[in-house]
Amino acid sequence: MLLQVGSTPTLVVSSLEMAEEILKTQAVVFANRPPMSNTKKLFYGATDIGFSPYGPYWSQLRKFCVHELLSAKRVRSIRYISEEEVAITVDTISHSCKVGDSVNMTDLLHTLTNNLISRVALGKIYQDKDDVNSKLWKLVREVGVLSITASVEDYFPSLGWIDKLTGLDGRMKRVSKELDAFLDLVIEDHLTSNKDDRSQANQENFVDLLLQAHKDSTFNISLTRDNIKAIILGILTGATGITANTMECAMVELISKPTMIRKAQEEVRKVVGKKSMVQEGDILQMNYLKSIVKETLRLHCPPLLVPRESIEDTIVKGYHIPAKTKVLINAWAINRDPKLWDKPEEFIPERYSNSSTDFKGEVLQTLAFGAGQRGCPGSLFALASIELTLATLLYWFDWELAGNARKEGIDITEVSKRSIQKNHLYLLPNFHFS
Ligand code: HEM
Repeated sequence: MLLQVGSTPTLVVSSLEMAEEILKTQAVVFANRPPMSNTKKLFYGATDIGFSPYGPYWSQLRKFCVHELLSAKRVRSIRYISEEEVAITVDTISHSCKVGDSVNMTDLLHTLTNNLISRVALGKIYQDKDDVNSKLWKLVREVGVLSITASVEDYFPSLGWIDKLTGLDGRMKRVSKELDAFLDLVIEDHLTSNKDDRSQANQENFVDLLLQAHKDSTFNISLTRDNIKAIILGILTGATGITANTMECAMVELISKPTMIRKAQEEVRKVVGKKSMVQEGDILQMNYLKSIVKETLRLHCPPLLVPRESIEDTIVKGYHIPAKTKVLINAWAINRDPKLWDKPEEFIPERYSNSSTDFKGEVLQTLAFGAGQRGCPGSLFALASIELTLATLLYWFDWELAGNARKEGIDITEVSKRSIQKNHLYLLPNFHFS
C-alpha cells in the first residue's frame, strides 16, 4: 500500500513476500533510514547506529558493532553480567516470597534490563544519592517515545514551526540537554579512571571500546565525542525497554495458561536439576522455552519495524518504488497472516516443534529483529538474556496473578503495546524449592 503522507511517499508492507523482497532480495536498495528531524535532534545529528543514513560512516560503525560490541564472542564473555543481574532479581523475589508479598514484575524486569545494559554499555550502574540511575532511565524512555513521535516538520517542511508551538521541540531540547550532561559525565569518568584499577570485566564495556576506537586506528573507524554519545544513547534506548517488554509478555502469556507454564517448568526443572543456577548449556536443551520466546516475539513485537528508505528508484514485484520512499514493514500483519500461521491469533509455542529453522533462518523467523543489512545486531544478546531470565524465574518459583488481576485476568494487548509503563503487572511468587 503506497500512501502519500504530506510530502513523503510511504510504502506499507504487509505481506511476507514483499517483506522478503525489501529485507533480503533488495536489501541494499532499502538499507537507508528515512531522515527524521526528531532523531537528528536527539541522536547528535542521527549519528547513532540505528538512525544514521546508509553510507561509509554507518557501514564502519555497523562492522564495529557486529564484530566488537555485540559479536557472539562478546555475548558469551558478558553472560556472567546477565547471570549476576538475574540472581539479584531472584533475591528480590525471594524476599517477597518470605513475607507473602506480590511483586511488580513490570518494574522488576525493567530494572533488570536497565541494570544489565548499564553494566554492559557503561561499565557500571550510575547510582548516587540523587538517584541518577532512575532519572537516566526516565529520560531514555522519553527519548524512545520522542524518536517515534511524528513531527510536522518531516511531513510538511514549511510548517515546522508547529513543532515549536506544540512543545515537541522544547521537550526534545530539555531531554537532550539532560542526557548530554549525563553522557559527558560517563565519558569523563572512563577517561579519568585508572584502567589498572578496573577489573577485566569493566574494561570490556562499550564506552571503553568506543573510546579506544576513537583514540587509535585499530578498528579503522573515526569517531568524535558526540558520535560516541549518540551510539551509547542509541544502544540504551533501543536495547532495554523492548527486551523487558518481551520478558513481561511471555510471563503474561504463561500465567494465563496453567498447562503451558507447568510444561515449561517441567522442562526447565528437569534440565537444571539440583544445580542452583541455570547455565548456558542448559538453555540449549530447553526447546519448549525457546519456542515460548519465539511465539512471544511473533505476537508481541512492536507492530512496525524501524522505518527504512529506498536509496534509488526500483521495481518491487512489478511496482515502481521511487527513490526516498519511506518503507514501513507491518510485522503485526505478517505475524498474524492466516496464510502463514495456523490459528494466528493464538499463542501456541508447539507450532515450532517440527520446524528446523531457528532465529538465524528465514525472514519470517527473524521478523521481530528485522533482517538484512540493518537487521538487529543485538538479537543474540537479547535472546540470551530473555531465555536466561525466563528459565530462572520458572525454575525457582511458582506463579499466580496477584490482586485484582486474579479476578479480572490481564489484557495482554495492554502489556504489549505499552510504550510508557502504565498498568503494572503484579504477580504472586511461591518458592518451588523450600
Ligand atoms: C527483544 C529485543 C529486541 C528486538 C525485538 C529488537 C528489534 C530490532 C529491530 C526490528 C531493528 C530494526 C531492524 C531492521 O531495520 O531490519 C533493530 C535494530 C537495532 N537493534 Fe535491536 N532489538 C532488540 C534488542 C536489541 C538489543 C539488546 C540491542 C543492543 C544491545 C539492540 C541493538 C540494535 C541496533 C544497534 C539496531 C540498529 C541496526 C542498524 O540500523 O544497523 N537491539 N532492533
